[in-house]
Amino acid sequence: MQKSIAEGSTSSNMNTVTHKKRRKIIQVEDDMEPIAKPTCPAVQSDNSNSLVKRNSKFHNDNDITRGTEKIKIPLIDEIGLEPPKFLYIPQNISYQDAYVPFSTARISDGDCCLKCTGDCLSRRVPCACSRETGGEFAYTSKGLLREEFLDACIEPKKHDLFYCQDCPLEKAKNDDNPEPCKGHVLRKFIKECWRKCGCTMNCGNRVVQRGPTCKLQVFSTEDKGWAVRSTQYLPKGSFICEYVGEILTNTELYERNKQSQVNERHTYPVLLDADWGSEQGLEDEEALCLDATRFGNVARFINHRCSDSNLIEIPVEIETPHHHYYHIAFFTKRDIDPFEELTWDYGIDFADVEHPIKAFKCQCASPHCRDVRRKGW
Ligand SMILES: C[S@@+](CC[C@H](N)C(=O)[O-])C[C@H]1O[C@@H](n2cnc3c(N)ncnc32)[C@H](O)[C@@H]1O
Repeated sequence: MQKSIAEGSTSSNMNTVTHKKRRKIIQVEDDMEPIAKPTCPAVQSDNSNSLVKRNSKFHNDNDITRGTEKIKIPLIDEIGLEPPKFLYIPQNISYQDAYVPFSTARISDGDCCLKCTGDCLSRRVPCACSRETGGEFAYTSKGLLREEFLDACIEPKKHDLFYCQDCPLEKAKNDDNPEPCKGHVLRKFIKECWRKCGCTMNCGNRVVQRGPTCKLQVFSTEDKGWAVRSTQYLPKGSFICEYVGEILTNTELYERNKQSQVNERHTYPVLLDADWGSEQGLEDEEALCLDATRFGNVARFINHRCSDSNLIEIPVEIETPHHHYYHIAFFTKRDIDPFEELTWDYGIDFADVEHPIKAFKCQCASPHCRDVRRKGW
């Protein structure tokens, strides 16, 4: 099953009302400020700034976020890569036609915890916001993802696949004669408390919406362009960041891809397909995806690794119980040492030669690499 569209193929659904209705960079010099103190669990002290070359002849930046996040994220170039061209945004934004309605009326009393106060995780009996995750919150009091929940997300069962009618993905490949849906993984959702909930912003069931807190860096690599690492030890289940970009309809994405230059470097759009199974006859104008090429956050620099990546992307319900729109959040699948590159499996089918966008030649170096071209087979 594919998660994304560009540079590989993808797959993907929503159970909303009815979908018809919803329907600079500062040179790093001697005055570089230290990175903000993180609030990430199990933070260790480190010498992250010592990695930044002072007076480097290359393009360095001490905060790609332009102050839009609680942390600074430096960009460190030690080989002379072309600086990335994009605008950092900390939250998703609709490009044009994507209809993403949030309203109090759409959140029923059973989908929020109006009467809670303080921290929902400290309640003796979990509140309504734990229902999506089986009556137990997805997070521990240390802010990590519960191991049992995480392991179930890492190893989806075979029967956790669904096949949609009129798959928007297949229609995109061949509108006149689309092939049957290749299947989409039925994803487990995290559900966070939100505006209609009575708890505080520090509630333990509000992790993704508070944004990244770990010490992250964007750094240059020889064979994959820019990449992301953390300068601190990260225990299994740590939240890294959300995948942020423009919210596009599939139609808008295909138009955008058609118009883009053949050799234009772009990021990897992610389909919001987790609920396509419950949406009858979803049209391309309704199916949504996130594209971080022009506007995006640090996640746009996370490279692909086949199968044994150290991050997993998990759908997160925040503003609306209708899973036509949701957030994508990255969590660590295992303990991660400082300076290890952070990677996720884009779900590319490297053998899909019919896909409108040619997949890159994979340099993930995983023993489970799926790109047979790389091995010269
Ligand atoms: C989401 S971006 C990741 C950040 C990118 N490296 C950059 O410099 O902006 C995806 C692009 O990174 C490169 N990339 C990611 N993973 C790769 C891999 N395993 N092997 C080779 N190139 C990779 C490809 O060019 C791909 O189109």
